[in-house]
Amino acid sequence: MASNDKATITPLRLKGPIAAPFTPFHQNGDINFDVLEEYADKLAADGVHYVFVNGTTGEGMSMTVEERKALAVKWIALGKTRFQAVIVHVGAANLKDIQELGKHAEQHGASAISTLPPLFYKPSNVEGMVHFLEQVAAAAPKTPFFYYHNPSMVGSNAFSMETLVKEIFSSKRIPTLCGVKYTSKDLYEYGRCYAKHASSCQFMYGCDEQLLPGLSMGCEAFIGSTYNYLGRVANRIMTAFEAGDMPSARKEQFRIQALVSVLIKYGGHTGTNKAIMSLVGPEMGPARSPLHNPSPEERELIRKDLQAEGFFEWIQ
Ligand SMILES: CC(=O)N[C@@H]([C@@H](O)[C@H](O)[C@H](O)CO)[C@@H](O)CC(=O)C(=O)O
Repeated sequence: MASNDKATITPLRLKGPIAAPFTPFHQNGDINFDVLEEYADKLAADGVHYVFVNGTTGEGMSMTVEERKALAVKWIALGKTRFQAVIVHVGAANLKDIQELGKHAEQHGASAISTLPPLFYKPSNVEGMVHFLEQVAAAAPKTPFFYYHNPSMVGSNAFSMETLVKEIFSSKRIPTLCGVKYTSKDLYEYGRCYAKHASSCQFMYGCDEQLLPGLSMGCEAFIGSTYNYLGRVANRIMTAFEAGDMPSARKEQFRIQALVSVLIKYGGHTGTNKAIMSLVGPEMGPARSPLHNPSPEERELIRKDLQAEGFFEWIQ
């Protein structure tokens, strides 16, 4: 956990799978808080020791500030006896909301905060981005901070990640900065960043279908949607990789890839992913508009495809 003194803040170093929890909704679109305890118990039982809440998978961008605060408080409370860290994603459409969420997360004892880059108005150069991140981090001055790189959802910046990472880690202008959540398949770029800055930055990897290549490039902690139900598979990949047992590591990685193929076949993204989670339990309900939700008939086809792959055996 973070120290209470800005001058001596302890960087958060994580190891293993970090689930990006779905946000369960009732059919009327309200958050279903009632299933969260069972959900948290399931993650902990699968050896998932960290959560990253209100992110892409959690539909943070589809929720109001008040809903996000309520969820953060609930996950932090659940985490006290189950998780080693609860990271709260605070990225939003405007800086005021981001700062309000960051301050709130710190007040309620989040282990770390994280933000996406600006979603609509983009900084024209790296200085604009660093200034933005400084202001976000300053709202939670006692809490470790992670930059959230996710170009497939947010689009590209006017400068490379290598340039941004060099600027933010070399300049030390953001005292609480301790890492990057790196959700991109570009492992060349990941390697370029890691090679120069791994001693001061934790690069958490966010492409579950490429976890094993990510581990080979140095990642120790990895955040993903599929670790909500494949936490045991992810742990087995890490264990086999560390033991040098590449055939076993590959076998487990291919399972995640088979799962992701089913996810893509039925539309990809969170509506389909929630349907998969609901097969394992607890029920996640629908994703919020505009995301697609599979019909009951599609849900049955998803179940059959997963069964044919052996999914229900791997998750044990
Ligand atoms: C773009 C995206 O949503 N990526 C997912 C992955 O877990 C992704 O679902 C998985 O690799 C399958 O493609 C995570 O990185 C997202 C995440 O951690 C989050 O919810 O913030």
